Amino acid sequence: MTVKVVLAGCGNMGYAMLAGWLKSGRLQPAETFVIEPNEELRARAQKLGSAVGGDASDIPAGTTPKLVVLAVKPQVIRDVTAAYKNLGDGETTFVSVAAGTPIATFEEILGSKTPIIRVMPNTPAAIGKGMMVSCANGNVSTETSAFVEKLLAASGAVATVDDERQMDAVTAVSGSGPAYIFHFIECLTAAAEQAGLPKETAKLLAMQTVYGAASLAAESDEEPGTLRQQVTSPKGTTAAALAVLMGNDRLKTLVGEAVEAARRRSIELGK
Ligand SMILES: NC(=O)c1ccc[n+]([C@@H]2O[C@H](COP(=O)([O-])OP(=O)(O)OC[C@H]3O[C@@H](n4cnc5c(N)ncnc54)[C@H](OP(=O)(O)O)[C@@H]3O)[C@@H](O)[C@H]2O)c1
Ligand code: PRO
Repeated sequence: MTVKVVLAGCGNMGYAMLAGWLKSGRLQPAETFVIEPNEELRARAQKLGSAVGGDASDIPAGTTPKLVVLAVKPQVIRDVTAAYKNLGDGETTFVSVAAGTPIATFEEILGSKTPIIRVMPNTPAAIGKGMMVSCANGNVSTETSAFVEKLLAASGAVATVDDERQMDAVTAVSGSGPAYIFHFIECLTAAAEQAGLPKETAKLLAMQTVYGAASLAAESDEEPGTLRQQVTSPKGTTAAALAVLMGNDRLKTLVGEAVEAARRRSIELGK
């Protein structure tokens, strides 16, 4: 079977996507080749049935994959991309999940005719519940675009943006967002313990509440604000808590500042 997808970097994000592609059957293991310098992570990818190598030179000579997916840190993305220069300006489409790094950087390294798609995934992709947002240059064919969309859909919901500058906001909201929610679970667990609940009960209540509320918001026809009001009895317990969170737009301001900090950092990483 010919190699369709080369995945460069099989850490947190690369592995989450690879696992989703193979589990969904949209790619066969023999169609994938993983490049990962870390031996343990390489073995983990091999367990899924992928061929593996420590660097780009391990890819069999003459291989022209449909996609090269770059899932390495933004700090090394330029050097890693340069190792695939021989596939630039050709049939291969490059997909980068690196935060910040603009399409122009890849065009500069690989050639201006290279098809390039930036994708911002998030880690819930590991269980098929990710948010995958893409932005492509004009060299990507309709056929490849459909192929990539199908692959991304194995990892969760898919959206596109036409204005690449919006990818910094996307990164700050859905890319980094799971960490904000995990931290909220940590905070709610700590508050539950402080309020007298045993550790395990505190964790269960915090986690199930976030899971249940997010599921309800996703499945309901009602706006989140309406769902909030349905929990809030007049002069009841929720109203007392929301006065703390919503008074002076406290939480809204804090979340706004956090997202803006992430957006600015994404812009910096692209320089
Ligand atoms: N984690 C997330 O939630 C998330 C979400 C959206 C986007 N992203 C983006 O995804 C990218 C990867 O992030 P991550 O969290 O998955 O990082 P990670 O866990 O550190 O994975 C990156 C992997 O790439 C390896 N690597 C280094 N040089 C390589 C090379 N020349 N060829 C192939 N692999 C190489 C690294 O090995 P060494 O550690 O040995 O260097 C590491 O195992 C980043 O650009 C990030 O912005 C991440
Ligand atoms: N993780 C990457 C970062 O923290 C990009 C989005 C999520 O930079």
